[in-house]
Amino acid sequence: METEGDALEELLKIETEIEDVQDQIKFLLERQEKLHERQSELKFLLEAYKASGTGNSANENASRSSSLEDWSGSFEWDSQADDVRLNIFGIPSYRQNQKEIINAIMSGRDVLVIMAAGGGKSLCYQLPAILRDGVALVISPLLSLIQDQVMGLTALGIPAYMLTSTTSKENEKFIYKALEKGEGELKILYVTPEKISKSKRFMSKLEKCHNAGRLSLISIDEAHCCSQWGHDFRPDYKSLSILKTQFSNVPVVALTATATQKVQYDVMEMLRIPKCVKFVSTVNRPNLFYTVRSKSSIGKVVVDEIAEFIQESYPNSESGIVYCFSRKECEQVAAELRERGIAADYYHADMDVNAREKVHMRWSKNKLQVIVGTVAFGMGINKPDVRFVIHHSLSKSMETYYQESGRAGRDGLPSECVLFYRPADVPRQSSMVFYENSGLQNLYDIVRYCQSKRQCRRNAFFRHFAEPLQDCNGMCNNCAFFSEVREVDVSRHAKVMVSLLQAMQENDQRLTMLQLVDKMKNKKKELGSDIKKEEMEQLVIQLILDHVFKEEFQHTAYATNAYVTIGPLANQVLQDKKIVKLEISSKQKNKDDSMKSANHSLTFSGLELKLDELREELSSGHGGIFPHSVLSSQQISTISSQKPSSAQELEKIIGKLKTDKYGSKILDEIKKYTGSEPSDNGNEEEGRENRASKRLKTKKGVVVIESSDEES
Ligand SMILES: Nc1ncnc2c1ncn2[C@@H]1O[C@H](COP(=O)(O)OP(=O)(O)OP(=O)(O)O)[C@@H](O)[C@H]1O
Ligand SMILES: [Mg+2]
Repeated sequence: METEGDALEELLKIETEIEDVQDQIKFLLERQEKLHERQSELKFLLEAYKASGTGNSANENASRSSSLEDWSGSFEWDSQADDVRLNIFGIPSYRQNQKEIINAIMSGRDVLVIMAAGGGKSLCYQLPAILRDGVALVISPLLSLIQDQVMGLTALGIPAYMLTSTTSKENEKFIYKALEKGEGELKILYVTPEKISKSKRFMSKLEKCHNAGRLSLISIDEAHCCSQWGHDFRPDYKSLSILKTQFSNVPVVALTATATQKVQYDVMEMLRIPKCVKFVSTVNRPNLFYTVRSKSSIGKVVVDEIAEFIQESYPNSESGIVYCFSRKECEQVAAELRERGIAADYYHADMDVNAREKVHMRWSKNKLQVIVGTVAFGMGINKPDVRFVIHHSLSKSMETYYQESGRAGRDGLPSECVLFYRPADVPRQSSMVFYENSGLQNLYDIVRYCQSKRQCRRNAFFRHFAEPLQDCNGMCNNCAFFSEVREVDVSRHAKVMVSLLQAMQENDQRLTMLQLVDKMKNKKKELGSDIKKEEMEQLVIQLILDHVFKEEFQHTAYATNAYVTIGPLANQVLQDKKIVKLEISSKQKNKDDSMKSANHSLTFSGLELKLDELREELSSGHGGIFPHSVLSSQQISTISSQKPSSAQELEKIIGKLKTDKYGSKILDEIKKYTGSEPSDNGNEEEGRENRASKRLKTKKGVVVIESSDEES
């Protein structure tokens, strides 16, 4: 006969089992959703393969136009476009897709451009803006971005203006007159989306401009801001749908660096450009070297390593960014870097706008080497020669990391992205993102990236953005170095850990990750072989990624705590149905530093240094424009390797406009340098890229940096 006690016991058991089943269902549903997402991405990818008819050439597919029209052929404006490109912009050749995009816009088509950060999207609309009659309207989300662009264009002698809260009455009058009556010279007008959504006056002037046939094109920069699914939704972008409705015959160009399929469709729908020609370039940034370094638990050691890295690799004050998790950490790290002799300052959302702008400006003008920022230091960073982006702790998703690290090397020259990872940073992030839609899933994706000591880091991006894999060319620490990684079976440790956590939970006790690792210390005897504390932390995270554990969160008055609890697949470990493996480096990580053994970026030397100084001097002499607006790093590199001796030769590199403006000083500098140069030092004077590739011969002997995307 069953007693009441028996029944109660069985009921409890069943209830626990139901909970367990529910957990498993939840996990399986989440998994199903992810698989569906990946399934549709892969289907899309296969269609793209089919459409291009080439089978499996990754490069061709990674750079595709949705239309069968040929935009790379000859057009009537070719020679005029080439002239403006070289002689005004000082750009010797087009990069991938630029020519085609320009041709599509010039043909009057609506265009959607997906091109990686620094790919050269601005030229795609600025050049047609100059070639077409009338005024081009550019919508851009941030004042600072607009200011940078207008300043750069003005330095090139292009009549560009902005209509924002900072515009003087005088300029406003000029702009309105130009729109309404076609008086005065105005080719490119920048506004923020609020102007379209909120200013009736502006819209009526624009209409007059259009009615007189003087609105040449509409460009919408950072177009992902249209979509709620994008990473930076701006409600004012919604109102931009009015533009195509009102000015249906004016070509609309939407540009962004990243957009998933979903976001692309959203943008096309919002902007009412369903028949646009779509140009999708690869997300690959072949000039970026990706590294994940294990992070010490001692704060000072981490800053020491960052400082050492910066001082050893970038002795000429080359620009960089250090991203930190919190505002407080930002201030602290900036102060500690300063103590170590690095010109660093912080940037976060708690500062007032002026203070932030001041820091940003000092950095843009190379008066400050490093900005230590939170995520608030984001869109709007236009500096092309950022040589390194260091993450003091991990980002919240692969997408965010791609964006943030992608601020390095926008000029196409070799640059480095270093992420300092330690498992204990995971709960800090997870307690911030767990309430966001897919927040934990997104975080765990980047945690997988960090935990992996074998997989190509670049491939992780291709997978994430559903793009065919491309060769890494040894440009990540996992591909470049033979690190001695052992895959160790830690199933026994996992089992002990699961039992321990289960026992605690049965006693209604909760454990954080660090508490759990601490408790494992007492189990040393039981385990026999020992694994280190850091590896134990790594194991907890691995078990969370494998759904053996899961994270749960509890709010207190001061913070949100993340606890580790039993997950849906815990029983599999207990029943020996799941093998748990851990990748363990056999070398001491701190000493193994890949970065000390080879430099993956480059620094100026010889004549380059002289030209770098000259551009600083010229920039302050020309109304305080940015040094990179005088000469880009790439131009400095080419000039140093070719050493032009006449204005004609220099013109071929930097175009007529810059030669007229700065040519004589540049040529003087070259003369001075070559005069003082010992005759056998030709080797030192190879172009930066040559030296870079040489330096980039890493332990596996793999070399890098393709410039194949440059069409000559
Ligand atoms: N064909 C080219 N050859 C050499 N340099 C180029 C070329 N096209 C553009 N650039 C340079 O590349 C840098 C980045 O260009 P741009 O600002 O247009 O990038 P972007 O695609 O808009 O990037 P982001 O998404 O970060 O805004 C600029 O310094 C620009 O002058
Ligand atoms: Mg841009």
